[in-house]
Order: sequence, then C-alpha cells, then structure tokens
Amino acid sequence: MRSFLGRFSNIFPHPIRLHHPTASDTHLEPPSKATGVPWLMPPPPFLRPPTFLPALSHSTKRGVSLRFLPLAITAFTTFFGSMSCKSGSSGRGAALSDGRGQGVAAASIHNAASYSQSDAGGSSSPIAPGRALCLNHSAGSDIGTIKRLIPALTHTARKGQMGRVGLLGGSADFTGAPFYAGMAGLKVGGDLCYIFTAEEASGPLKAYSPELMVTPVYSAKSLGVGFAGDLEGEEDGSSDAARSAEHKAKEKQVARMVQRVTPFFPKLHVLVVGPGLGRDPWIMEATRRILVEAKTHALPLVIDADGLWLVAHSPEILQDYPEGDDGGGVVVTPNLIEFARLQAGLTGASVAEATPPAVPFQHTDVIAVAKALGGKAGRVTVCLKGREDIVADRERWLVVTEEGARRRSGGLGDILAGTTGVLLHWSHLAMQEQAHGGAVKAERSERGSEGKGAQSGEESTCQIDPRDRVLWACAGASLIARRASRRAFEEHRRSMTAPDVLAHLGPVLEELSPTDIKEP
Ligand SMILES: NC(=O)C1=CN([C@@H]2O[C@H](COP(=O)(O)OP(=O)(O)OC[C@H]3O[C@@H](n4cnc5c(N)ncnc54)[C@H](OP(=O)(O)O)[C@@H]3O)[C@@H](O)[C@H]2O)[C@@H](O)CC1
Ligand SMILES: Nc1ncnc2c1ncn2[C@@H]1O[C@H](COP(=O)(O)OP(=O)(O)OP(=O)(O)O)[C@@H](O)[C@H]1O
Repeated sequence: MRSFLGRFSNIFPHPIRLHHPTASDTHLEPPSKATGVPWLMPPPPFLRPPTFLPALSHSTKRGVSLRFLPLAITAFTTFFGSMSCKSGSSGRGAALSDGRGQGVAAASIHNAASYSQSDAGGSSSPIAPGRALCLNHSAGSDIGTIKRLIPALTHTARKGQMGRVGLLGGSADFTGAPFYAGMAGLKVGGDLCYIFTAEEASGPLKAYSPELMVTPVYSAKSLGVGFAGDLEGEEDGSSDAARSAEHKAKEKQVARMVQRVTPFFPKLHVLVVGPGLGRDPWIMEATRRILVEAKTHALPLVIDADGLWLVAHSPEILQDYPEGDDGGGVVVTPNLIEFARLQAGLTGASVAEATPPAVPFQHTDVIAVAKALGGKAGRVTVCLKGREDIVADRERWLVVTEEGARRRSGGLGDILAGTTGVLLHWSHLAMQEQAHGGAVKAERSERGSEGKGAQSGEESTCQIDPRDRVLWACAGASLIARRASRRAFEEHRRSMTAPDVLAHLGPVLEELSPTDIKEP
C-alpha cells in the first residue's frame, strides 16, 4: 500500500501528517462566523497536544484518512520528537473572486491550450488560457450562464416538468449510494425520482425516504448476486445439468429485470445508472441490455460508479449513442480510478488492474475518452472528478474550480450524479426557453443575489450555444455539488458526511436562483 501511494506522491503528498497545529499551520479553515466551531481554534502553545489526526486536504482520496490512522499512530510513537511538522501542501483552489473577497466558481469553456489537474491549487489562476465561448470572461459571466440553466418556479408548472429522474442502482450491499443520488436529484429541484433496484434494497430505501419511488426489479437472493461475483468461478460441486438449469433461471431473471425497467423509459427525462449497483456479472448483463434499450429511446443517461465498470468492460455500448430530440446524450462522471479504467477499457488493457498515472490527467485525456466512447457520432460528455473537475465532450472542455470540501466521505460522487441528471434536463428546458426569446430573459434578470448587477446584464446578452449546453449542465452540477460540500464542511468539519451535503443543496440553489421572483 505504501508503494502504491508512493507512485502517486505528487497527488497524495502527505497521507499521514504528525500535525502540531500552529497559527501558520492550519489545515482547517478558521471556523465560519455563522457556525462557529470553537474546538477547532488552536489551543495555547503550552496546551498543544501532538495529534495523529490526518489533515484534511483537497488532495486526499476517499478512504485514505481512515485507513492510515493505525499507521499514523505507529509513526507517531516511533518518531515523535524527531519528525518535523508539515503543513498541507495542497493549497486552496485559486478560484476567481466575486468582488466580495469570497471564492466563487470559475468555469470556462475552452477549445485550445492546455490544462491539467496538476495546475490546480497553485496561487495563480488555474484557468488555462483558451477561448471562453461567452464573450465576457469573468467568473460572474460563467456563473450567470449556469444560472440560466435553472428554471424559474411558476404557479403554472405541473408535477414532473422540472425533472423525472430514473435511477438504476443500489443493491443488497449498497443502499446509501442510490439514496444520495436520488435525494440529490429531488433536493436540487427535480420533481420525481424512480429507483430501480434489488428487492433487498427497496425496503431500506423506502424507509429512508418516502419521496423516492422504489421499484424492485430483481432479487439478489434468487439471482445469487454478490458485489463482484464471477460467472466462471461458480464451482460448487453441482452437476452440469443443475448448473445449466440454474444458468437458465438466472437468464430469465435478467430478462425480467430488463422488462421491469424499460417500460418506465417514456416517462423519464434522464436515467442515472450505477450508484450502488454492484458489479455482479448478471447485473452487469442486465444493465448492458437496459442501456441498449435506452439507446433506442435516445434516453439521456448519466453513468457513474459501477455503471462505469460496465462501460469500461464494454466501451462499445455508448458508441453512436443518439442525441435525440432532447440532445442530452450520455454523461459519464468518473473519479480518478474510474477514468483510468475507462482508458484501459478503450485501449484493451486490463480494467481491473488499471491505476491512475503518476502525472495528473490533462484535459486532452478527457477529450480523448469522450471522443472514443462516443465513437463516430455519439455524444458523450465526461466529467472527471478531482481536485478540480474537468468536463469535456469530443471537442470542447471546461474546468470547474469551485472549492469543494476537504472531506472525501463516501457518497459525494452519488450526489453529483443525481444533481447532474436534473441539470441535464434543465439544460434542455433552458434551450427551449432560449429558442422562445426574450420574455423569459427579462423575468430572469430580476433575479440574483450573487453578482446581481453584473448578472442581469450578462444574462440578457449571453446566449448559450446549444452545442455547449451539456458541458454547462455538467459544470452547473459540479458547481452546485462542490459548493454544497464546502458549506457542509464549514459546518460539520471532520464529521461531514453525505447527508450534510444534501442538506446544503437547497440553500445553494436558492442562492443561485432565488425563488421569490415576481411572476410575469
Ligand atoms: N453508502 C453507500 O452505499 C456508498 C456506496 N458506494 C458504492 O460502492 C460501490 C463501490 O464503489 P467504490 O468507489 O468504493 O469502488 P471502486 O471504484 O473499486 O473504488 C475502490 C478502489 O478504487 C481505488 N480508488 C478509489 N478512488 C480512487 C481515487 N480517487 N484515486 C485513486 N484510486 C482510487 C481504491 O484504491 P485504494 O484506496 O485501495 O488504494 C480501490 O482500489 C459502488 O457501487 C458505489 O456506488 C459509494 O458510492 C460510496 C457510498
Ligand atoms: N480533491 C478534491 N477536492 C475537492 N473536491 C473534490 C476532490 N475530489 C473530488 N471532489 C469532488 O467531490 C465529489 C465526489 O468526487 P469523488 O471523486 O469522491 O467521487 P466518487 O469516488 O465517485 O464518490 P462516491 O463516494 O459517491 O463513489 C465531486 O463533486 C468532486 O468534484
């Protein structure tokens, strides 16, 4: 494990830090005025205990802080007194300023120049030179573009218009992931969320929240599903005949699973595939068939987590995925390792053995994967999550520098996936609205608490190029998820978990697009 991490020492510089907090060595932000967390204030020097708690930096990956605690304790007892303290080496993202001294998101679309995640975190702007499509290059303009995607709430809208999201995910093992993704979709502002999952997961999911409409589509028990089952490995001493009968029975169940999910397609705006799905080969096969069906409906997709495991193994599945009337196509939201697996799958290398490279991915890598996944005509947009998120389709790209949280607890990617599903639909609505002209723009220009003055002017002049609307949808989702994570982190610090982020989605949306607007 040490050598594994050693390979990525530039990405994960100090997985363990013996940290004596000093005024100049603060890994945590000062407590916010709003929340005030007094125990985080550095104690007087004579009271400072050595601490083995890992610092929370932007470059930790999920799992590192927990797993290295015992090692940290050993290191502490062995080297206490001789080891120097080291402050977090990954600085704050150099986000552009909103003019009030606060970091705000910057997202610019580029089709030139070079940017990599290694550029992130320095003191200079991480936005590489390139051609921003919006004429105004300021951060306010970029945020203004994202705000344009958020539909106004009116008294005339009916249930479902703001988003009917389907989610294929969850399993006997993972009930949190589909919950976070589904609830994120609802808390962001989607109207309805349908979850297609294992019978064993549906009870817990319904109990977590009655807002989620949960349809059991297979039985993990009768399908003999485990997280990483292996068809070839089913050596249980049974006869060939018995195995063949069992195989047929499972085939039938896979077919039934497909039959249970696909009738929902006509009513869905988007299908999110993967959170908590598991990687059992039978489930992978059922999912593959479901994606084939989705393709015939041109149903917009967001693929994350175990859905990406399937895509990495069968990259041809997204080739020529149609844009459809709605123009959504497919969005994939890999983390670092999932992105490396996609690359491996596309080049015929071993997916299971893929590891991220020692040098951070470049935007050109992201474009290459988007292009290769989509094939000649398919529209695939990739959102590579990380220290900063790089979003790219087959030719254009952007970077979201919004500062996120320094906690990497499980479920934050699920929240992004659900949020992306809704934003994808909203970006479609925004294009329709844009096509219908200026009345709505005038209404929108009355909104805005953030960058108010600049925003109204920018919104009235800045049209979204329809070709870029999925990029902006992904950027919007990334911005919202990262901002909600940062707010949750400011409030809960080390105890921040995914539900805390869910609770901040609403306030972040309200800040971006206040609901107390006048009806036209
Ligand atoms: N509460 C719930 O129900 C939740 C359920 N969830 C569900 O769990 C399922 C499995 O998802 P997963 O992400 O744990 O599996 P996987 O992709 O194999 O990752 C582990 C391997 O990848 C590596 N690795 C990971 N990240 C990396 C990085 N950034 N950079 C580099 N390496 C990285 C890591 O390496 P290691 O740390 O061991 O060195 C390890 O080898 C899936 O269905 C998901 O939705 C989650 O959504 C959470 C909340
Ligand atoms: N180093 C980082 N600093 C700040 N934000 C980050 C960092 N890495 C990832 N994020 C953000 O955290 C969210 C989740 O990303 P992460 O890489 O943890 O996904 P994941 O591993 O798929 O999550 P999940 O636990 O749901 O499977 C995304 O919104 C991403 O932008």
